[in-house]
Amino acid sequence: MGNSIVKVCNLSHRYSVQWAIRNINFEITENGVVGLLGSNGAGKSTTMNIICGVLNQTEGDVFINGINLRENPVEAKKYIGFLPQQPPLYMDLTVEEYLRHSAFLRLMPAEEVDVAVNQALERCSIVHFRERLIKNLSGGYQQRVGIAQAIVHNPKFVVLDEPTNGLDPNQIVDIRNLIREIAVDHAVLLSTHILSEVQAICDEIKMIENGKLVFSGSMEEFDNYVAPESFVIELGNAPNKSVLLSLCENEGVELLGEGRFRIYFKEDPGITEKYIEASVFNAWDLKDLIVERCSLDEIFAQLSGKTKNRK
Ligand SMILES: Nc1ncnc2c1ncn2[C@@H]1O[C@H](COP(=O)(O)OP(=O)(O)OP(=O)(O)O)[C@@H](O)[C@H]1O
Repeated sequence: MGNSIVKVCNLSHRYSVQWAIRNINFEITENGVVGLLGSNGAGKSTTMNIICGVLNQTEGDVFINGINLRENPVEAKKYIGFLPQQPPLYMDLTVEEYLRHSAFLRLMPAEEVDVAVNQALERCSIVHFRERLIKNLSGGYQQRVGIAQAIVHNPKFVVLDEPTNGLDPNQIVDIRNLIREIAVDHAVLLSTHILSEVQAICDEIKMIENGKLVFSGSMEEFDNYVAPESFVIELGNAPNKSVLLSLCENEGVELLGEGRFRIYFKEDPGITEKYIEASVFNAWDLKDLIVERCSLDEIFAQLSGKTKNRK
């Protein structure tokens, strides 16, 4: 595991009487993409706004590169790049003017601005648009300019709030590729509602529900969060359903079509091997066996407490 760039300790916030987030703790390391998931009103924006220094928390601490954000916000914010849901673009500026202005707002030393702006233009593949007014760019390129302003000061930590919202499928692919490139040497925190996006670009997941952190782990751990409870087997020379049911402590066998069965089971790591062995031993002519995993939507629903059980 790499060094920690962001450390969130016992973070709680209430807007009036009700707590929006409560006792959130996590760390983000120096590169890769962390997806921040949660239903509407779960507390994602509250958490992101606090981490970016836009909102002051009621309780707890946030450290950016070891600096306490509340005690030393100007210094800590030098390490943060933020693309809010609505990119803060000045439509009547050219791309270059806008990026220079962004570098100035980030308190970059004047002698470093030229190089920084050129690097951001190159990284986001918008060099050829440097003199174009932002209002004359397509939505996908405006989004690239939004990302360029978030990285122009080369921050260690980049926060992107729904960066592919409203883009067409080709632009979405381009922006996802760009995010992956940025994540090679930056820590990226990405908020999105699109689970396929999480699967496509995130290395880690943090999920907030009702103001609490309900999941924190790798994409693979998220994928395996719910153990499989069924598999489908196809046999060319299938025995009677009751024979399949008697093989082990199954929950049930469902006939799906000729020679195709869905077998439900409770935790049993060796169950598929038992069926493969029995197929060979009894010459059942095994054609296919597929373990049925939960979809990301189902895992999301379980973690957000919308379903207690998939069956
Ligand atoms: N300015 C505010 N004043 C009062 N309550 C607020 C304010 N902003 C958010 N809340 C409440 O705090 C809770 C968390 O909201 P938040 O916007 O952080 O959720 P979210 O996960 O970002 O939701 P969404 O995905 O819909 O943007 C919700 O109950 C919301 O109604």
